Amino acid sequence: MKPAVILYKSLPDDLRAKLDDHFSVTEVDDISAETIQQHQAQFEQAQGLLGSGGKVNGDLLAKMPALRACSTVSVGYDNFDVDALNQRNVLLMHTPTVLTETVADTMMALVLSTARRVTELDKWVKGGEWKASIGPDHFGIDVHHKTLGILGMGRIGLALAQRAHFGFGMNILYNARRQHEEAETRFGARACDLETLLKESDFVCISLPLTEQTHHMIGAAQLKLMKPSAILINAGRGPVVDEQALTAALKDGTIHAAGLDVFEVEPVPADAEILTLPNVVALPHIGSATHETRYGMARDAVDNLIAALSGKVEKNCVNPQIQR
Ligand SMILES: NC(=O)C1=CN([C@@H]2O[C@H](COP(=O)(O)OP(=O)(O)OC[C@H]3O[C@@H](n4cnc5c(N)ncnc54)[C@H](OP(=O)(O)O)[C@@H]3O)[C@@H](O)[C@H]2O)C=CC1
Ligand SMILES: O=CC(=O)O
Repeated sequence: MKPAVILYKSLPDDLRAKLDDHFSVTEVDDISAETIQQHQAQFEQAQGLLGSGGKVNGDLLAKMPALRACSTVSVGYDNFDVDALNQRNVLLMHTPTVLTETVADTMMALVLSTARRVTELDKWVKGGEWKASIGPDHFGIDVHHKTLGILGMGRIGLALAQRAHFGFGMNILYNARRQHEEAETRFGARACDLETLLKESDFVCISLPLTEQTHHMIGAAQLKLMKPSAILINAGRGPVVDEQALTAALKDGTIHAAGLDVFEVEPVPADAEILTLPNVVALPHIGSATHETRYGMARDAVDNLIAALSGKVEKNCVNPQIQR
C-alpha cells in the first residue's frame, strides 16, 4: 500500500501525477483546525505533509501520529516548530538553492525601484500628472557605486552581493554569524557588526531567516543609526523589522525609503499606514514568484518528500540528524 500524504498546496499536473505515483494523496485547502477536523482520519494516517503556509506545531503533530516527513515549498521554515518535529522524529525538507537567484533579482528590483522612485512615478504618469519637464521634486538617488549592506550573507545574500558588485560597482558590507570568505574574495565584501553596517550603508538589505534572534532585529534604535538618505529593503521575513518603528522612521525622515516584499502580517492589511507612504514600495511576498522558480520549488518539494519517505535523504533536509 502507498503511504498516505496530505497535500495542502496545488501542484502542476505533472508533479501531482508524480506524487500520486508514490503516495495516496489527500488534497486539502489548508491546515487550519477546521480542515483537520473535516479530514480527521486522513490526517491521522498521513506519513507525509506537503505544502506551504500555516503553522506546523505540537498541536498539529498531535493530530498526525503517523507523520514521518514534512516537505515545505519554501526555503524559510519559520512556520515549523523544529523542536517539536525533532521530538517526534519527523523530517523537515525545504527548497533552498532553486530560488536563490530569483529572490536576489527581486531584491535588486526593490533597490532600483525605491532609489529611482519607479512605482511612485509610474502612478504619477498614469494619473496624468506629467505636464512639463520634471525637476528635482521627482529626482531619485543613484544606486551604482553606493554601499550596500547585507544582513544575512547566506545563499540569497551572496547572490545579491554578486549583482550589486559586478552589475552596479557597489561596495558590499555584510553581517552574519560567521565569516563568508567567498563573499570577501569574489565581491570584496567586508564583514562588520550590525551598528557599523547600519551607519555606513546606503542600502540595508535583509535576507535573514526569522528566528528568536532575528525577530525585531531592526527597530527604532537601529533605524536611527541609518543615514537619513538610506533605504531599507526587506525580503527576509516581515517580523525581522518592527513595522511600527519603520513606519514612524519613514514618516519623520529618519530614513529615506523602504522596499518591502514581506510584512509582519501577511497579507498586509489594506488599511496599514505603511501602505499610504509614497516612499514605500510594497510587494506581496513575490521573492521567488516566477513561473520557472515556483515550478522548480514544487518539483523539489515533491522529490524531497519522496526521498524522505523512502529513507534516501541526501540534501534539502533541515534536521537530517533525526533520520531513522
Ligand atoms: N521574500 C521571499 O519570497 C523569500 C524570502 N526568503 C527568506 O530569506 C531567508 C534566507 O534564505 P537563504 O539565503 O536561502 O538562507 P541561508 O540559510 O543561506 O542564509 C541565512 C543567513 O542569515 C544569517 N543569519 C541567521 N541568523 C542570524 C543572526 N541571528 N544574526 C546574523 N545573521 C544571521 C546566516 O548567517 P551564517 O551564514 O553566519 O549562518 C546566513 O548568512 C529565508 O530563511 C527566508 O526567510 C527566502 C526565499 C524567498
Ligand atoms: O518566502 C519564501 C521562502 O521560500 O522562504
